[in-house]
Amino acid sequence: MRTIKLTYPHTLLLDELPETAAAIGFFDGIHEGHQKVIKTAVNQAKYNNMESAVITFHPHPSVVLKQDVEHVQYITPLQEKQQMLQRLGVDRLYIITFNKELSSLEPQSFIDHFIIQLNIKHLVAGFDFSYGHKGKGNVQTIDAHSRDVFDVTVIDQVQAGDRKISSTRIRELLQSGEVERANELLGRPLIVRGIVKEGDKRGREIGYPTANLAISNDVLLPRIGIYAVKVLFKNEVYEGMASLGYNPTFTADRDEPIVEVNIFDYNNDLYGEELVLEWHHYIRDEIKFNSAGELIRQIEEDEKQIRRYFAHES
Ligand SMILES: Cc1cc2nc3c(=O)[nH]c(=O)nc-3n(C[C@H](O)[C@H](O)[C@H](O)COP(=O)(O)O)c2cc1C
Ligand SMILES: Nc1ncnc2c1ncn2[C@@H]1O[C@H](COP(=O)(O)OP(=O)(O)O)[C@@H](O)[C@H]1O
Repeated sequence: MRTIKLTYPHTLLLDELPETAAAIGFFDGIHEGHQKVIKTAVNQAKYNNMESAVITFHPHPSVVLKQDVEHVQYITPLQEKQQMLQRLGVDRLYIITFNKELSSLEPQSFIDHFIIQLNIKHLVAGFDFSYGHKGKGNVQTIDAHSRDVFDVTVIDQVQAGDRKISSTRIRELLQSGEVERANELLGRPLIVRGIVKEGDKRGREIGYPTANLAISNDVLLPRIGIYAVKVLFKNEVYEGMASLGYNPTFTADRDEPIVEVNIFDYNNDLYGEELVLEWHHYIRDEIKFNSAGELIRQIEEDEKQIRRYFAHES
């Protein structure tokens, strides 16, 4: 997959670009609904002998449109999005810089510059896609703006049981610790990646070494608490338990939560390595214990519970 970043006005030349079937949207999470939009574009491309593309935006529009938002936490930060799109068989990823100039483009200018000029012959969008200044363009107006140069397919909202799948719903579920439900809507486990850094060196002392992860600040994490996780490391999958929180038993004034993981049946140095955590099951909130002994007893219980969870799950 080729990734091409575009900032308005771009200088790509129409006659140097292949005919393309493209899915367009912000696609945070690449959940089951997004996947349907993207797969439809990939299939259209195959069927019509074209290239397939995803056209997306970065950063999230709220960073530009809302004064108070400095950075957004993404369910799928750009790197994750790229890997998932690659796996879905997308040939090209166009990332349009979302800035003030872009947000003031009239809908017709947006379509001329970013759809027609990119040689898109078939455009696939979700039912709620909007474009152009103040989101004035939407799936009802695309046909009129297409200048009959490209076809449009609109994908209806995908349901999971009686619930509509949306990034907002997934965020709410993660916020309330319902990771399994969130994972169902995503169609895969939520992941976070990070490099193992040094912590307070207390883990080994209490019998539970924990790899502490340095995580980029644009990653959406689930609610604070203790989780059953799987750890992907060097093509192996391990089970383990993760603590996402402030370690209140030992530290009073941490301002950012940390993610740390004890990997079951593993004993080796991990500093500097990249781990990917899959969040599987929330087991409890973090607790401020009165002593290290009480914390250790609780972690022993957590371990039993999490090992049972994985034994029954598989
Ligand atoms: C399964 C698990 C549960 C934990 N639960 C708590 C908790 O409830 N309260 C707390 O203060 N710390 C909790 N911790 C975090 C420990 O305090 C932390 O791992 C320990 O202090 C080691 O920190 P270090 O890696 O920086 O040396 C938990 C850690 C694990 C692995
Ligand atoms: N089973 C394991 N799970 C997590 N880390 C482990 C494990 N076995 C060994 N380690 C190593 O021990 C380190 C954690 O030990 P710990 O005493 O908690 O130190 P720190 O406070 O620096 O995290 C990890 O970063 C990793 O290098």
